[in-house]
Order: sequence, then structure tokens, then C-alpha cells
Amino acid sequence: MSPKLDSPVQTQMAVSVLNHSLRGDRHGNQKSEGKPVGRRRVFVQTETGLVLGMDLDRGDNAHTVKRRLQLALNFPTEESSLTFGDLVLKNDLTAIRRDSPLLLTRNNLQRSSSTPCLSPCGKDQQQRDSGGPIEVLGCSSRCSQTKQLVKDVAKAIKSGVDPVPVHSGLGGAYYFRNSRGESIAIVKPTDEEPFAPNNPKGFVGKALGQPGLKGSVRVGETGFREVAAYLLDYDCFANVPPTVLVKITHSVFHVNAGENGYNCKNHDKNQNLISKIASFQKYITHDFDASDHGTSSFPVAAVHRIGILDVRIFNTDRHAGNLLVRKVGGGVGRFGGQMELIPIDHGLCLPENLEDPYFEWIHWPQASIPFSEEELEYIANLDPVSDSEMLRMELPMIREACLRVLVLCTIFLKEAAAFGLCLSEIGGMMSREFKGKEEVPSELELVCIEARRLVAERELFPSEAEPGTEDDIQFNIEFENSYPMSHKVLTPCHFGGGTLIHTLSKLEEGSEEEDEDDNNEMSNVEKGPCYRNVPRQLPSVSNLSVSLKGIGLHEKRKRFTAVNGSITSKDSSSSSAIGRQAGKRSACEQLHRSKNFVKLSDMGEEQWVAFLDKFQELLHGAFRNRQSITTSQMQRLRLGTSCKF
Ligand SMILES: Nc1ncnc2c1ncn2[C@@H]1O[C@H](COP(=O)(O)OP(=O)(O)OP(=O)(O)O)[C@@H](O)[C@H]1O
Repeated sequence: MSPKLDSPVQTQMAVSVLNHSLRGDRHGNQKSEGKPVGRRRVFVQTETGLVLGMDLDRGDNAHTVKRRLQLALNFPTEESSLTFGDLVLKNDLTAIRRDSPLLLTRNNLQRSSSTPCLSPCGKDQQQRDSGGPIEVLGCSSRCSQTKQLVKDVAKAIKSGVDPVPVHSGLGGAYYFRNSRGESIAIVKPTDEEPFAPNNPKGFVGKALGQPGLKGSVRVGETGFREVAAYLLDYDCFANVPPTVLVKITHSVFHVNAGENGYNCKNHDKNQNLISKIASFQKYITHDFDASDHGTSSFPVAAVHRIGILDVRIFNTDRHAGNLLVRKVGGGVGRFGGQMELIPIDHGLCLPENLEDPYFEWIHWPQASIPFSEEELEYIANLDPVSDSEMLRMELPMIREACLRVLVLCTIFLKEAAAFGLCLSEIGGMMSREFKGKEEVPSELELVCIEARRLVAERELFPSEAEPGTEDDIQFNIEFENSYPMSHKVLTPCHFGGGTLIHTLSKLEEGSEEEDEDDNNEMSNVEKGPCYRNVPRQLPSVSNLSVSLKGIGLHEKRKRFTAVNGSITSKDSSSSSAIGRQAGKRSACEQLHRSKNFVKLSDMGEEQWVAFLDKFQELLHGAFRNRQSITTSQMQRLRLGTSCKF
């Protein structure tokens, strides 16, 4: 794992985890070490996907856990780290709750996805791990729905009903059946995700814990996100199927051959039991997915509810294939009757940083219809702080960076809905555009960038008067002709006054470097404020200096583009849009690595609170601009229509 794991976000995580159990240093040199705690079962996963359930005794520490792992799995544990979400467990394990999944990663070694020379499966391992075929990792009141399913699957496994591998999708997935042979659950092992070491479809190359398909979601961490989406979907508002995290053992699972050519698949079935950490979701009988179906018959309420969820959780993967469609009620023919939508595959939600979300519904007509009273009430009642607390309790491995994205997006949604924006406007403000092949920050990101700038400015010049109100919006684009295109400067980026210079292009460069340096840096790296590399300059008279007093974010983006190249709407004409419109995206497209324009994870707690204040202050100006754009677009559309006839 990253050597830089002590960022403010992790410290905060540590605080929240330890709040309930102990005080002091979490790295072991403290009084609580060896503090008596009860016996707990935990699940240790190696970065190559092997899983061992073990019961921790009172005196156990990271060292004894590693030792047991070495004995049970013959896994080399020297030069390795035991981690739990943001926490690196130096020795003390008192913060680790019952049923927690821990990850063992190797330090300072060339980390590859290939399975080392060991026997990852077989009876031997099972004898050392006394668990049953399925164990639920943590179980809240909300897992009552899945308890019976888990029992039914366990019974079927014992009576020899085999699961069926799912062929669609990039990751490994399996339909598990009941004793009657009916599919009742879909299980997706975390080490079979795209690019994870044991992916059965050839998309390998990363170890668990490294950035994956999306730069802000680590390989092996999609499972708890699936559960998070279900837990956040209060009152089954959006219809997310019941989902839990499990440790599950079966011979059907895939293990890629290691360097020694060892492959579990060659072995006798009984010797072949493999344990995995996986998401376990109720199987929903359906007729199609949304990519097979005209979208006009989808109920407005269903689209709104799923959209509300997607905005809250910043879903980066709501393509049409991730919306199952079930016909309910009568109706003639294939497309007759009422349609029910079931959102699935939330493994790429709650990224550690803002990326480019993907909302298939954004141009559906339903998304332009105003929210109903009931929907507005649901949104108004959302409480991102208690949502975060709930997730910390239910999924203690969740990273604080993900929770920050949840908080930010929920605030954004609540403010936007109260302001009167509709779903398509909200989604539009969160989505990036393209100028040629380059991504331009979304309106949401621009507000974040500005809020960070204002917070940093306040820290640098605490005695100065508070910056002006949003009505003082002033924005200058300064184009230094002598600069190469990549060094064009946006300066200063003002939404509410102030003097600091902000350089988007520099920020982009910085983020690209970070992407390359992707070995677990992600949110764990404390890199200072977002403009850290930008030389402090005073606004200077330049060859092109445009005062944009009073203009909005959208306009700023347009002007930004005017000096940097043309924007192409990703939804209308980018090549990727073509694949997306088809509802499925190719592996190459999936691998597209988003830029990181603004970091949320490197702020200390105080800074984060100040940032959220500024963020909220700036939102109304941004919403007004968005609304005026929508109005002028509508007018143009009307004009276009009337000209036609
Ligand atoms: N809860 C469910 N009930 C019924 N079928 C499901 C469910 N979840 C997933 N499926 C089916 O399994 C397929 C693969 O699932 P999913 O899309 O979650 O996997 P994935 O590997 O993450 O896919 P992708 O590559 O699209 O991200 C889906 O296309 C769908 O047909």
C-alpha cells in the first residue's frame, strides 16, 4: 500500500473508527495495545485474492495474524502490510470489529497481479478456516431480506446445486441457485473484478488495492460500494436489490494460474474449494435491460428515483445495461404494460475523488420533468451526515474520501432540488464536457475548485475582509500568447472576489502525474491545496484579457474553451458516446482514465468544514446560471421549431 497513508482523511477515519473503542495513537505505540477485547471473526484477504476467515483472540495483533496466514496459505507475509480501509494496522487490532475484511499487501516488492507460488485452495485451507460455505460480513437490520437467501444458497450448495457463471459484464459473476435450481442471488467476487488478479475474462493486471477501471475506485473495493448503495437506498426508494458482503466458498470460482502454472481448475472438485470476499445480491427476475428497450415507456418516478440515488452516490457507471427492466401488469406485445426499473451494479459509485459521472438517463425526457412533491420531500429529508455515520457503522472499511463525495453530492442535490432544478440539469452540472479529446471540469467541479481557493485564501490572509458576495462575480480569462496551448491560464477564477490565481491547466498536469503514480496514492496522498503547483502571480494585463463580470459557470467553461479549443458534448458527439448510447461500453472505453481536477480528500477536518460552507455559498450563483442556460436553450429550440414550419 501507499507509504503515505497518514493523510488527514485517514486520521479522521481512524478517529471515527476508534471513537467507539479507544483513544490515542492507532499505530500501536499506545496504552490500548493488548487491551482485552472479545473474540472476533475477521476475514483476511491477500492482494492476490486468497481469503482466510480467522478468529481473533484477545492478544492477537497484526504480526500474529500474518503468521497464521503464512501457515494456513503458505503466503509470504514478510514485508507486508495489513490494512483495513484507510487504516494501516501496525500492530494493534482493537479497532477492528467483528466480521471485518482485512487486506494483506506486500510492500516494496514489484506488485503484480500474478498469484504467487502457493496453494490457494483445497480442503487443507478449509480445515484451517472453520467457517461455513457463506458467512455474511456484518449484518444490520437491513440484511434481514438477504438472510433467508443466504440460508437457501448454503442449503443448495450442500445438496450439490452448482452456481452458474454469468457471461455478460467484464467482471466475474455467478448466479447462485436454490435447491429447486432457481437463480436467487448474483455473487461478484472482489478479486474477479475487471483488472483484479483473478478476473476470468482476461481483464487482469492489477493487485487488490490499486486503482482500477476508474482511477478513484481501487481494485477489490467495488463489493462494499454495492452494499453502500443498497444501504443508502432508504425505503427501497430507487429499488436497489438487497445486497450484503459475504465470504463465500465454492469450487466454481475462478483463480488465474500463478507464475508456477498452478491452476485450481485442474484439480479434483473436492480439492477445489476457493474462498472469496464477494457482494451477494438478490437475483431479480427481469425481462430486459434498458439497452434493449425504448426508454419512453419508463415511468417518470422510477427514472427520478434512480437519478436521485445516482446523484447522491456519484455513480460513474449508470449505463443502460445497469438498469434491469421488468414488465408489470398487463399490456400487449413485448413492450406493452407498465415497466419497473431495477438499478444494479453500483460497484463504481462513491469514488474517492470527483470524476466524470455517467448518467444514462441524463437526456431522457423524464429527467427534464420537475420533481414531484414526494420526491422533493425525500430529498429534503436526506441527511448526509447521518448517512456517513450509518455507513461507517455498517461498512467500517469504507474510506473517508468516499464519504466526502457522498456528503458533497447530497448537499449539491438538496440545494439544487430546493432551488428548482430538474434531474437533467443537476446531472448536467455534475458531468464534464470534452474539448476535442480533453475533459473540461464540470460545473460542480468548478464550484469546488473555487470553494477550495476561497478557503485557502482565507487561511493565507485571515485578517482580510471576507470575499464579496456571489453578486460580485468576476472572472478574467488571461491568454498569454507566448504560452504553449497547454499553459493557457485561467486567472483569476473568481466567483466571489479574492485575489489568488488559479491555473486549471496546471492542475490538470498535476493530476495526470498523479494518475501515473497510481500505486495506491489516490486519496491517501496529502498533496496540499489544489493549486499547489501554481506560481503565485498577480493578474497582469495580457494580450487577451476578458472581464466576465457576472457570467456563470457554463459561460466560463465556454470561454475557457474558446481559448483552449472547442468543446464537444460528450453526450452528443464524442466517440465514446456512441458506445454509451448502445448501452454497453468497451473495455478500452472503460479504461479511459478520468482527470482529477479537484481533490476533496487532502483537506483536514477544519478545512473540509470551511470548504463545505463556501461550497454551499457558491451554489446559488451556479444554479442561477444553469437555469438561465436552460431557458435560453429552450428559447433557441422553440425558435428553431417555429422556423421549420
Ligand atoms: N440483481 C440482479 N438480478 C438479476 N440479474 C442481475 C443482477 N445483477 C446483475 N445481473 C445480471 O448480471 C450481469 C452482470 O452483472 P453486472 O453488470 O453487475 O456485472 P459487471 O461485471 O459489473 O458488469 P459491467 O461490465 O457491465 O460493469 C448483468 O448484465 C445482468 O444481466
